[in-house]
Amino acid sequence: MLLQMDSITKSYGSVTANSQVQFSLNRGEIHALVGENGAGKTTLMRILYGMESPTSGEILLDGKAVSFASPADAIKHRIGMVHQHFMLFPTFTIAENIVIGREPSKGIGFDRKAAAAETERIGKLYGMPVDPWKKVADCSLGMQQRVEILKVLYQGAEVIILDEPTGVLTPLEVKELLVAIKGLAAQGKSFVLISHKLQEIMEVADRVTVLRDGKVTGTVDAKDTNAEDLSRLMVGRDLIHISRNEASRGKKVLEVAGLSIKGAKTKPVLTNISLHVDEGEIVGIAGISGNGQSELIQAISGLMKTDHGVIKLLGQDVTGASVGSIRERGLAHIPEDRYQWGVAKDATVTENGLMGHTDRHQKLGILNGSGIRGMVSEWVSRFGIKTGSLSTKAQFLSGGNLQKLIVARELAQHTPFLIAAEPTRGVDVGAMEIIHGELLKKRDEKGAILLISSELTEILKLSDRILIMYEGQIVGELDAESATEEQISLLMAGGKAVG
Ligand SMILES: Nc1ncnc2c1ncn2[C@@H]1O[C@H](COP(=O)(O)OP(=O)(O)OP(=O)(O)O)[C@@H](O)[C@H]1O
Repeated sequence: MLLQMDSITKSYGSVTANSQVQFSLNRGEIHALVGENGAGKTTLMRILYGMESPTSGEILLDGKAVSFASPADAIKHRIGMVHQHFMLFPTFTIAENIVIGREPSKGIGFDRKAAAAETERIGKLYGMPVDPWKKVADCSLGMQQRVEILKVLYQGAEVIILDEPTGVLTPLEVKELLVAIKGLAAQGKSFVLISHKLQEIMEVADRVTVLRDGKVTGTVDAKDTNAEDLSRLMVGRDLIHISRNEASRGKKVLEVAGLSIKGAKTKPVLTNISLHVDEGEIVGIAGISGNGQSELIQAISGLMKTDHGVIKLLGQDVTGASVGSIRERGLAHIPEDRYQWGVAKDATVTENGLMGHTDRHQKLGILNGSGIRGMVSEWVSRFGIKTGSLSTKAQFLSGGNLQKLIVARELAQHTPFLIAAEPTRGVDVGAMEIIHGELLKKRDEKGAILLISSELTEILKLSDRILIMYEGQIVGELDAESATEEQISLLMAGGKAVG
C-alpha cells in the first residue's frame, strides 16, 4: 500500500468535517471519493495536501508516518492536487505555467526554450500533448485542465488528487481526460478522484470510498458496485425521480433581437442573437463553454454592454439598463461563477440569503431579523444545505452547499424570469434532483427560465426548447422532445443541423 490515512478526524468548532476516516491508496490505483455535499471529501484531501492539519489521526506514506505543514511539503512527498478552480496565470504560456517555481535557467535568466522543450517532452510522455507556446487565456477549459495535471506531474507527483475534474469539461474533453488518467495509472501514478459523476467513476475507478457526514460508510471495489448502489450509500435513501408536466406556455417574458457584441478581439463575441423565453417555458442553451454563453447572460442581466440589438423584459426595453433596474423589473440570476458573482464570502449564510430580499424584510429601514432567519432556515431544510449555523461565513460552506444557497435565494425571488447558469455545478445527486424539481416547479407556475448548462443530460431533462451556441451565434434550435445528445453535440462542435 502506497498511502494510508488512518483514523483522520477534523473538527472546526462544533462541525466535524471528518470523523475517524480510514482511506488508502495503492500504487497505480484510481480511488474515487464520493459523498453528498458537505460530507467531508475536500477536507480530507486538503489534509492530504497539507492545506489543513488533522485534529487527530495520521498519514502513512510507504508505511512511514508523515505530516505536511503546507502544500509545498506535500509536493516534496510527491503528492499533488488539482483544484476545482484552476489556478493558472492566463497571460502566461502553457510552458511558463507548468514550470513556474522550478524554472529551467540559462545563466541568470529564465530559459524559455528549455521550458518549452521540457513541457513538450512531459506532454508526450504522459499522453497529454500540449502546445507549450500557447497562452493559457487562449486555451479551452479541457486544455487548462491538462496543463494543471502536467504541472503537478512536472513537480514530480506520484499521487494526484483531482477535485471534481470534469465539472466544466465538454463530453469529449471528459472522455479524453478519463483516457489520460487511465494511461497515467497504468504507468504507476495513483489518483484520488473526487466526483459527483457516478457514471464516470464507474468507468475509471478501481475502488470507491463513500463518505457521509464525515464518516466512511463503505469502501468497495468498483467492479462490485453500480451507480444506484453508490448513490444509496451516499444519500442513505433511494433517489426521487422527478417527472415533467406538459408545458403550458403564455406570453413572451424575454425577447432578444439582433444582439451583437463586437469585443476586443478580431472575432465578434456575439453575432445577431435573437431568442425568446415565454411564460411556463425552460429554454436551454447548449454549447461548449467559451462560445458566447457567458457574454449572452451578462448582456441580458446588464453586466455587459452591447453594440447592437434590443433586449426586452416583459415587453419593456431594458437594453443598456443597470443590473439593479433589470432585477427590479423581474430578473433573478443563478450565476455561472458562484465565487465571482454569487456570494460575499466573508458574509454569513443569512446575510448572503438576504441579498435581493431586503425590501420584503424591512419596515422604516429596520430589518426584521426573525423573518429573515425564518426564510433562510426554510431554504436550509428544503434544499438540505449543510451549514454549522445560519451565522457561519459563506466561505466555510462546502462548494455544493454554497451553490444550493444561491439557487434557493434566487428562486425565492419569485421573479417572472430566471437565468439559471450551471445551476447544479458541484452539487450531489440528491441535491441535483431537488434543484431540478424546483426549476420545473417554477416553470409549471408560469415562470420563464433561460438555462445554460454544460451538462447535456441536464439540458435534455429540463428544457422545452434547446438552442445551440457556437462561436457567438445560435446555430440551431431543437425541440427537446425529439432532440438527441448526438444531434446537440454535432451542432455544439460547429457541425450543421441535419433534417
Ligand atoms: N474552514 C472551515 N470552517 C468551518 N467549517 C468548515 C470549514 N471547511 C469545511 N467546513 C465544513 O466541513 C464540512 C465538510 O466540507 P467539505 O468541503 O469537506 O465537503 P465536501 O464533501 O467536499 O462537499 P462538496 O461536495 O460540496 O464539495 C462542511 O459542513 C463544511 O461546511
